[in-house]
Amino acid sequence: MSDSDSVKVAVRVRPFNQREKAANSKCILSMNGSQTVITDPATGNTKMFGFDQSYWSHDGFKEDDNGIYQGTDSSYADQRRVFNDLGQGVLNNAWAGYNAALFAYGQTGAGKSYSMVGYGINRGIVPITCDELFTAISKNEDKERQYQVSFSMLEIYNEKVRDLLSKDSKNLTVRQSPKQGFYVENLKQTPVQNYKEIERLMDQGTKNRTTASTNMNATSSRSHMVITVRFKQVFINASGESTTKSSEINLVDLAGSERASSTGATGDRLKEGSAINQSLSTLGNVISALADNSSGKKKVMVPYRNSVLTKLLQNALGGNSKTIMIAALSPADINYEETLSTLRYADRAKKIKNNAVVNESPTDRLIRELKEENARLMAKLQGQDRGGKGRDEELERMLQENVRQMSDIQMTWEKKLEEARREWEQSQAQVSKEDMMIKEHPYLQNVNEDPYLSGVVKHALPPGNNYLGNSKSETGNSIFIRGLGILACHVVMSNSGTEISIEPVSPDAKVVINGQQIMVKTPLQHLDRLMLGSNCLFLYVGYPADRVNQEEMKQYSYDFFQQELAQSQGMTTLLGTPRLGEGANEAMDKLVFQDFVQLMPKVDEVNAMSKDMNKAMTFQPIIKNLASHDSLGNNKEMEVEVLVTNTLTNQVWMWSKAKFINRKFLIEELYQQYMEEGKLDVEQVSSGEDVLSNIH
Ligand SMILES: Nc1ncnc2c1ncn2[C@@H]1O[C@H](COP(=O)(O)OP(=O)(O)OP(=O)(O)O)[C@@H](O)[C@H]1O
Repeated sequence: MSDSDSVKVAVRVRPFNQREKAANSKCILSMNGSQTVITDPATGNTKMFGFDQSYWSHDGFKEDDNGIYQGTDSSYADQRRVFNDLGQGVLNNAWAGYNAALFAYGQTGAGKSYSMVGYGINRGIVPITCDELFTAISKNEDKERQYQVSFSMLEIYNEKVRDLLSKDSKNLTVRQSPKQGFYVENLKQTPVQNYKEIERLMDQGTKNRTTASTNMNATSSRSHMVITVRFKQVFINASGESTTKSSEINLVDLAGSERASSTGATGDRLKEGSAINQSLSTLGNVISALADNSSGKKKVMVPYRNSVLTKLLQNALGGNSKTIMIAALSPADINYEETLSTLRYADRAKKIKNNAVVNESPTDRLIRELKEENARLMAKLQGQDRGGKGRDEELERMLQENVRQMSDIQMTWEKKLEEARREWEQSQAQVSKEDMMIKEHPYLQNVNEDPYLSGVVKHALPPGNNYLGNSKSETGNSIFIRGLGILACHVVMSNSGTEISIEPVSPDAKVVINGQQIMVKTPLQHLDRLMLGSNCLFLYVGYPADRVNQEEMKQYSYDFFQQELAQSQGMTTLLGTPRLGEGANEAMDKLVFQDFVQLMPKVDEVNAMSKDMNKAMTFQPIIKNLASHDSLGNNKEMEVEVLVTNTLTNQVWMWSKAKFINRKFLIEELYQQYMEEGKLDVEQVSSGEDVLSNIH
């Protein structure tokens, strides 16, 4: 059975965030039924788009006593409504044996994770879908049917694939097989029996993602996360023959889209070469090609092979899958260009036609086909042996994969569950031990730029000396943290049983408390903010007796940390204290302040990378006046820029904010290569690709 249908597209607008509120942002979006209208704040011109769904989640709601966002107005779309419209369809398709895919697109902070995974009790589509799947399974009393659900979670960063459920941080390889298409070799697929197990796996994956992002000095918003739920129904007839109906559900939280569009406006051509961007820009090209093909305008080649993401999503885009895209939108005028580009992207995606088929076949046939394939591969390899040319590695690998699949089908589901249970018990024991330590002792809690990854990693500080550093081999280290500027042994945190102090282990170990760098042993207070090295942020949570008010902790977000750091660098005096009634001017000050606050940690990171790679380059954020002061002395127009200095030649350059962000991607890539290989690629450097040497 085959079913040709278009990709379903929904858009959703979120509330203003703190930054947008502080800048007195105006809402530039309105929705009416399935239509979305965007207004250009500069001209007042409007553009209208029609989608399968337009979700208004900007206002018209309140937080109830349990923390659930409840609509106070019927126009408000809550998490349940989004699930009912989109997630339920995914589930229905999975039951029918179709592959399904749902991916979230949009600029960083536009609400992709909120819609896909959700925050706390406001669960998003992925958890609700998984929960509902098991609820439906438990209600189904058909004795002739066996259900098999497995779960995998991976991350694509810089064209490399990492298994988020594996302790091993090795990169995995994407392979292609004639039957399966593209797949990730050795990706862990954990069998699951209930929703709780999925929840635990998602927690584990999120924790791994958080640690990996600081280790690689990469913000999670630059990576794509792919969750795959495989749902198999095995029907056994009266004579004992079985038929398998299977569905692969891909749930994809894409990297922030701004890298693919707006910063390109600076004409910084180096940007295009960045691998960090490759998957997302190829996704755009694949969508455009598919849209052109299905509109019959022209026939073009679809460039699936140009990126890891599009290889893995080949089925979801124009193939055997029922696919939904949700585009997350920021309501704020300052994001007009980005939001318009997201709407255009979503508009193109609507045109893609898929051809989903029910994946159903007798289990015996699956095994017979694999056996036939096995015999064919063996014969080929033997032919090569006889020819004396040596075995083709690719053929050999295909044979191994074939054997693996065969044993996977033949291994009973009970045995797979048993294996998974053993692993679960082991990790559960570890989790309980960590939870106990956190309950009894003071601890450090991570703070991440991506709110979804904040508060995920916790390090307990039991009585005695706790050494923290980036080297596992340093015998003294009990807490292992990696990140820019973290030394092999960085600090010692001493817990006397009633008091905790922190002390840098060497003068090079950067330790900042509540915005102030410290050089000597300093006592810590409950909820102090710590920055270790250039970008490792932690909230210190004191002894159990200090933790009376759990709500207090919420205010110490990433933005809070950065504002505190900016203020300690004299930012408020730099801008002047806004006076009441200044209106637009006050908002302008705030906007520049926000820009500065956003840029500052990024500049710190680039400085640290430059230092590590022994580059004589320093970077400094500055505020540039574009126009003179008015008669009252108010700053009329200001902009944040980055001053770049070559400390050997004393040459200086000014980079715009967009140019700096562009270049930072490339510097990160260079740094990652440096960290992995311990050196820089000489060819790349001499060909002028090295952005730190080739500055202009
Ligand atoms: N519909 C919504 N209702 C209420 N709050 C929302 C909504 N959508 C997003 N938010 C809030 O906006 C912030 C940013 O959202 P989110 O983390 O989902 O963005 P993102 O697009 O996933 O960003 P990133 O690319 O960094 O992962 C979060 O604090 C989230 O709670």
